[in-house]
Amino acid sequence: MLILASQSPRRAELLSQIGVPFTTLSADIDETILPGETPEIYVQRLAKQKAQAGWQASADIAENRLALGADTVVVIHEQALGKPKNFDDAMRMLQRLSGQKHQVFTAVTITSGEHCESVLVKTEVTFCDLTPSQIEEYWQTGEPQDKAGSYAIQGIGGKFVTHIKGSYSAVVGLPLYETNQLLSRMSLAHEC
Ligand SMILES: Cc1cn([C@H]2C[C@H](O)[C@@H](COP(=O)(O)OP(=O)(O)OP(=O)(O)O)O2)c(=O)[nH]c1=O
Repeated sequence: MLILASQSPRRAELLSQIGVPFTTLSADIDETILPGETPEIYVQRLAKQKAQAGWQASADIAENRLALGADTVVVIHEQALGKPKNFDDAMRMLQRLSGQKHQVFTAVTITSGEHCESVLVKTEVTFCDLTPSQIEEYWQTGEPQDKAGSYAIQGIGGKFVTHIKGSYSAVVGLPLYETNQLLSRMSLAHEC
């Protein structure tokens, strides 16, 4: 039995896409970045905490279970951008991304309680130039609100992306190839 410790509809959709049966449970953890924490360490710590919280919260579902947690951040100039707090925050983020290359880090952890395996996937995304009025119009669509870096490559935000180098599914929130590899190692799916 696999528990997806996530409230992200994108992660559930992506996991369904590779045909792995699972049950969803939301794992609430404190997502505050620690002083001096690098984006790499931060995203991996959160994925692990989500997996562990999901494993602990699902004790009554099945004894023999795996829990999967994931976290995504947008990284520019070695700084992690999470979800925007408000319009001004989104404006600042999207102005920084405008006309630039940035990275998207997604970490995934699967735990069996005793044993845990993790992966960190880094993808490079390039944005076209954005004007403040384009950003404002984009904000009004409601799409940026719950997305790391204030955009969704799989949605309207896809029109701002000129290039991507790496894993598309990792940018959306769950790298499918690497997740399947992790599941294989934990013997739930077939290795590619
Ligand atoms: C960059 C980018 C992020 N995102 C999303 C993926 C994640 O859902 C979200 C980043 O926030 P996360 O904190 O990684 O995840 P979440 O709070 O949505 O879900 P949970 O912690 O319960 O698993 O941004 C997109 O959907 N498209 C994109 O192009």
